[in-house]
Amino acid sequence: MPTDKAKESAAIAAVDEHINANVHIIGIGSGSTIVPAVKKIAEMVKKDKLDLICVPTSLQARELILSNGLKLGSLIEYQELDLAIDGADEVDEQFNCIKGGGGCQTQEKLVAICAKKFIVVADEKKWSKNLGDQWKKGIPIEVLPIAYKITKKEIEKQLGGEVVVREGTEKLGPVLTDQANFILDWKFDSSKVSNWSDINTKLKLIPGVVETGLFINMISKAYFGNSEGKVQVKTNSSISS
Ligand SMILES: O=C(CO)[C@H](O)[C@H](O)COP(=O)(O)O
Repeated sequence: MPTDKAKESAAIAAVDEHINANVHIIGIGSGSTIVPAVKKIAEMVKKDKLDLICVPTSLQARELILSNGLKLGSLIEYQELDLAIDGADEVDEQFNCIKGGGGCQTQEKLVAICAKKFIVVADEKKWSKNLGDQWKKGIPIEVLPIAYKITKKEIEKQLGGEVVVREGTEKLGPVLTDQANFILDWKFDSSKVSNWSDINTKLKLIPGVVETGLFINMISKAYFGNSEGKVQVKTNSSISS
């Protein structure tokens, strides 16, 4: 599949550049693009005998670390990571990012905030001028189950648009996150947003919100692959590497 090739090329380029003997504790993201990244990390660890501990952002990431024979750590043991590598649903020209398409944004943000460098890998369709140009499924927001109706109403009242409770496909009812919370997807006219940080702050102040899928200017470097295997690297000059 062309998209698989695009994701794989981005993942391998990022791992090649960032994994070396000076890196000891890393965060491992969630999704499909992280899969070839972890495979490549495991090859390098074996070949170069690297001493590396991997901190997961989800149960999927945990299983990926273990099935590739890598050493597992956690945020309870490690709060300072050399880097974190993760996928994204969309990244804009200001290096703001939407995550949580797979429902893991809370742990992903915790890992990202602990990392000296937050590296994103994706196919080229995820790069856009303004968030929402490409990703039409809404901003993922993790909420406490007890609050989901109140939080949904409050987001719509304060910020407009429509909030949808994310439902399972193989199970009836809301999707549960790794923290056993619910996810709301907030759809609204994002074309008028000029300050995503402000939107994120407003969302976070609404009772019941655990975490949002808006990652504001956290990315140090982003790798976007295309179907021919070419990779574009975008460096965020506002974050020193
Ligand atoms: O944020 C995420 C999960 O919550 C993923 O990193 C994001 O959805 C990208 O996934 P993929 O690599 O499959 O495109």
